[in-house]
Amino acid sequence: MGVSDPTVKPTPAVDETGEGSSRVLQTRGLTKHFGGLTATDEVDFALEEGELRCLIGPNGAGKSTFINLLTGQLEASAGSIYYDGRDITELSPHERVGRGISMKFQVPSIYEEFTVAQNLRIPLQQVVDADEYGSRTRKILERFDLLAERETTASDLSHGQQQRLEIGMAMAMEPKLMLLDEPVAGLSVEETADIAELFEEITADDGVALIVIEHDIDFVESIADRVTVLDQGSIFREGSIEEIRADSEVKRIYLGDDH
Ligand SMILES: Nc1ncnc2c1ncn2[C@@H]1O[C@H](COP(=O)(O)OP(=O)(O)OP(=O)(O)O)[C@@H](O)[C@H]1O
Repeated sequence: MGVSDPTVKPTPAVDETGEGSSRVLQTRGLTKHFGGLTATDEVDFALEEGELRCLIGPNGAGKSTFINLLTGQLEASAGSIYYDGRDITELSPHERVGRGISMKFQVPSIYEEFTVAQNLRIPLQQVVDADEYGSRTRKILERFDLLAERETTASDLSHGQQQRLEIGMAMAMEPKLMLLDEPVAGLSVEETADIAELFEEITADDGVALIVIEHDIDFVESIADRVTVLDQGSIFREGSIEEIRADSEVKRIYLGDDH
């Protein structure tokens, strides 16, 4: 019974994200095959409440595949995903969103022709009654520094404001875990610093755990509690940014001479 057989599920592990645990997410033996290619290879990954973890690794390391397994966009070939006290491996993407896993994609998912307030209404409709839209919208606008842009059409916002709106939309769902794919790509230095500050607030004040796929190692250094390095679908290293930066093997596979 080879471990590479995609039809074989490993022995179910004990859920370590249940009541009394500070762990929000735990994967066990999480595996994804695309035909003969193993994009995610028996990954055991754990995340604490309110933790900010950066996921780095060379192109094709399996970062996006891993995130898509967590959101349910991809179905696991083997292994389990435990989140907030239950096994969510078989849940649909929609059910996972309902349980507080939200995703911010690299490609903006705001509606450019809608106003800021109209955009916020889209996620709010899914979680609160209509009579609460006004107060909840205002709270999010204040929090994400978009109050003056309430009636602005999203296409007229700066890139940084659009990023904040998107994160605000994700936060409207009251997530416990937010997944972000290169959130500062294309942003200015000031906008990047704003986002880093927002992440700090979201994790520290709201206790939301973040997994951020990031190529910019300096940005990683400015935000991450811990870093996971993926390579060829497996966890290659895990540690503080200082440990990861000092690791010659990580340098060899990923960071290269220009970092
Ligand atoms: N839908 C798919 N069908 C077949 N192969 C896929 C699919 N999605 C990803 N792969 C392959 O799986 C491997 C991991 O890809 P993935 O996109 O997860 O890597 P990544 O670390 O996110 O890379 P990048 O940094 O370039 O975005 C790659 O070899 C890729 O070609």
